Amino acid sequence: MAEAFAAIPCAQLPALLAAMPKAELHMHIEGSLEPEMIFALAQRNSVTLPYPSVEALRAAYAFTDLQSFLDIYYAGASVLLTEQDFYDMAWAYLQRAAADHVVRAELFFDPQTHTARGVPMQTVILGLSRACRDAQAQLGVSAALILCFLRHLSEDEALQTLQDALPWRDHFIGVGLDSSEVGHPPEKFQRVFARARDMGLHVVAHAGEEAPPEYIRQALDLLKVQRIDHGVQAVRDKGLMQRLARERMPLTVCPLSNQKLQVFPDLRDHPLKALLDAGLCATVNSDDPAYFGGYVNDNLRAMFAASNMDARHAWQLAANSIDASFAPPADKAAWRAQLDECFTEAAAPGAA
Ligand SMILES: Nc1ncnc2[nH]cnc12
Ligand SMILES: [Zn+2]
Repeated sequence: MAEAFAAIPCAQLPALLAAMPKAELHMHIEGSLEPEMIFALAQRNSVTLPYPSVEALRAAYAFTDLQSFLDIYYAGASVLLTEQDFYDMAWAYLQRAAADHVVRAELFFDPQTHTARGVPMQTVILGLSRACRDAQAQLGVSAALILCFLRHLSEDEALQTLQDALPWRDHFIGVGLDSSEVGHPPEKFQRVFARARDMGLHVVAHAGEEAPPEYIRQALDLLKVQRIDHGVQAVRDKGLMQRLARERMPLTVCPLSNQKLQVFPDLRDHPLKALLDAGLCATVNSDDPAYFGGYVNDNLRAMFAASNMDARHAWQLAANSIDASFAPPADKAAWRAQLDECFTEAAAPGAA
């Protein structure tokens, strides 16, 4: 691929970023609820919102940190009541993903946000799962679910949530850890992650979004995760950077999220290029696209506009995302071949 990279002019990069096949590995499906859909579902379900209009809600999306976002995000999710609501939300996202040439989407969902309001686990999982099935059949997008534990709640509650989800074990492929990070270190969840691993579930965790590199080390050593979600605070620890590169541990980085939550308020200061150049398996993702100003291609476009990354970085990001996914190996091989074809064609149009 080396000659192909050199032959691709910078002007062609935006089109290539949009068209290249990619996996999205870090997106919270509740974070894909656009304000218009929040209002439509509120009306359908007779839920009263603390905002008078779509515009007023959107105007409240001025976040100072992770917690200021989470408060609004959990309020937005309160309109989800029926299986059809969960289906509609996921289907809307999956259509957007298909338009962005996402070939594989691994969707986080937060069951505790819903069961605490009296929505049955079955309603949540079956609605989301049906949308994933339809995405494969109708959009050609491979989609899977990852059940996240809310880290501001106790480990006992996480254990109970895993237990409650077991009748639908075949509908999700793994577990994750999200919500308020600082003060809720990975070590708090060692038993529930051990149980999930014993069940053959994949394991991932948010670590090093706002909290120090020690949280990333704990996620690796105590939770034995297969991917780190965010992980950007690793740039503060040279030894950890070397370890993440050596172990090819995937980091699911979310640039617009980091910008909106003031982790890196200016994308020109974002460490994505540094992570890639240091040999880390970084990927680009949207986190909560309805809240942070864009879907996965918007994240790629913004990041490349703010840095001097080139075609090699673009290819590497897409290749990393496919390699780091939990899709079957045969699917991953097919997508990697499509990716190389895409770049070869960009370098020498019509030559293939
Ligand atoms: N960026 C984020 N960090 C932690 N928890 C989340 N839940 C939704 N988005 C999140
Ligand atoms: Zn996240």
